[in-house]
Amino acid sequence: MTEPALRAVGLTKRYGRHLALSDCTLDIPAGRVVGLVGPNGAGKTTLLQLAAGMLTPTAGTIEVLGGRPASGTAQLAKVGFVAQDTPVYAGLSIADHLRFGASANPRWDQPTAEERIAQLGLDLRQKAGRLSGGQRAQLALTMAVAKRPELLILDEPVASLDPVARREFLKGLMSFTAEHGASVILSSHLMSDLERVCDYLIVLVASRVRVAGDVDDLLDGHFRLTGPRRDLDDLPDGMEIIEESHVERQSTLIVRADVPLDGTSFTVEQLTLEDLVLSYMSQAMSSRPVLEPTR
Ligand SMILES: Nc1ncnc2c1ncn2[C@@H]1O[C@H](COP(=O)(O)OP(=O)(O)OP(=O)(O)O)[C@@H](O)[C@H]1O
Repeated sequence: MTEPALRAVGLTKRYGRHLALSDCTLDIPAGRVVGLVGPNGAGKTTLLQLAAGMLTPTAGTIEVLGGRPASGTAQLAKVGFVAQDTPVYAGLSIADHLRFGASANPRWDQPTAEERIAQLGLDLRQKAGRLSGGQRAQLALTMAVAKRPELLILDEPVASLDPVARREFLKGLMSFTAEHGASVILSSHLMSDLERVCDYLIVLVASRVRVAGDVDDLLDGHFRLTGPRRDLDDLPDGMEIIEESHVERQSTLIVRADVPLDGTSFTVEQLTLEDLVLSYMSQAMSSRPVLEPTR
């Protein structure tokens, strides 16, 4: 049986009294492209760094491809990670980076690495410290992909890329997963990109997982209801109201429902993925930083 790409149970990370990630339970199947979304400060980087083994949990457990993150050479070789600030070695050339990658990674794919660098129009002799922010991100991504990981973890990988580079990168990501059956977890604020490439979604709000699942299942289970305010009490039980707004006589609800919604006086519409995410994220507007109670 294939191990899940990531399994977390009660995963919690606290900085002092500040909860960066709270009681996170996830079971992400392998072979998926997973989008991680949420407002600034929601805990996305924290979750990704826990998965990459760069942070240790305060409580709970996390397994990646069946192993403890960064728990040994074999585990490290299976996971590629690109941090938000895409660190590179400023004094080393691009060729030095690729040589380093080859020596550190048993499954290193030099032809792919060189081909990518050439496609980007970069010179192998160029020092990484002289690259633009977007070019540095491309080098870091090239290193991560050439490692041929089973799981690629990318923290806002496309944020500094221009639109064409972004499209090309996302295309490359999809063919990488298709060819190698690899899993990808990527965080982004760009919903249109996530809509294009992700088949699994996690929404983190105020340090908690608000919703996670297969994109198609999420779209099949969320609706916008519009109808007379006076009929709100007639709506079926078994719905979770994610967001609601009311004008004098009319109500609009975003709901999660696994019960039939026909037979009500409300108009029922499907949501786009962006609407769905925004309705969960709008709950964060009223939330404050999560502090543990003082004892
Ligand atoms: N080293 C740290 N020390 C103290 N607090 C931290 C530290 N790192 C993160 N935090 C806090 O933990 C919370 C989650 O941060 P995190 O970077 O995981 O959020 P994020 O969802 O990635 O945000 P963004 O979208 O802005 O990148 C934030 O409130 C942040 O201020």
